Amino acid sequence: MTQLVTTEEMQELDQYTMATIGLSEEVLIERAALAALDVLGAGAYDLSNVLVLVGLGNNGADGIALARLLHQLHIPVSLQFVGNANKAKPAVKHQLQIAEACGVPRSEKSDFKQASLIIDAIFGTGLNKDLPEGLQKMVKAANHIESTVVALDLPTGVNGTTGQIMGAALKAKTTISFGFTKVGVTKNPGKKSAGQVLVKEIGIVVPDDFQFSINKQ
Ligand SMILES: NC(=O)C1=CN([C@@H]2O[C@H](COP(=O)(O)OP(=O)(O)OC[C@H]3O[C@@H](n4cnc5c(N)ncnc54)[C@H](O)[C@@H]3O)[C@@H](O)[C@H]2O)[C@H](O)CC1
Ligand SMILES: [K+]
Repeated sequence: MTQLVTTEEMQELDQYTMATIGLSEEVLIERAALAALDVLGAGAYDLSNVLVLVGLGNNGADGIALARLLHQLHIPVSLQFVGNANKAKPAVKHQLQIAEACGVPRSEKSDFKQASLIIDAIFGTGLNKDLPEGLQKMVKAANHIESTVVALDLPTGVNGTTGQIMGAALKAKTTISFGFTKVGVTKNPGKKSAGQVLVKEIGIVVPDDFQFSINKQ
């Protein structure tokens, strides 16, 4: 039986876990990155040249932490910011400092064709409007060359609650959902962009009196 959540519910559980239970944001980011590493390490992906695309929010923080873990395992990986890194959230800047201290290679404008695998850590549950024009173009170009994409938490461009495409959506082979599957990847058109959806436990705590709006499937 699978419990599905809306993005609002996921954010509520995220906040409860951090503010009430006391698990820090950093711990959740690290556990999300380790959970993603676990999936990538299972042998189904070509890790010969991994490109991690990161956004400015905590989805990006998960991606930067994952890039660091891959680098420390001597897997060829590079990190490309999508958006102005100076505007990134503190948690993202902190992960970037750690990644730079560990020597994780950065790329400015990567050739997606050269990547054996693209990690989508641009947007997750925080997506709240259509993707910026420039990003929509990049997403459509990446979809056109059929790169293998693994999405962290949600495929960028998919609304995690409605399943609607917010301008454009990166087509993933696999989506790794942290905590719970977001209902948006079970509804078309979002479902088509998600590929195989895996759920990974990262320590999210659900209050006893929490009322999920979606019954277990
Ligand atoms: N669920 C969990 O247990 C955990 C979730 N984590 C990861 O955090 C993201 C959610 O992070 P958040 O910072 O809230 O949002 P995003 O990273 O998805 O978005 C970044 C940021 O971008 C802004 N934004 C939204 N829409 C647009 C747009 N169309 N154009 C430009 N900018 C936009 C908005 O300000 C967002 O804040 C979740 O998915 C997980 O990957 C934790 O790291 C681990 C635990
Ligand atoms: K993502």
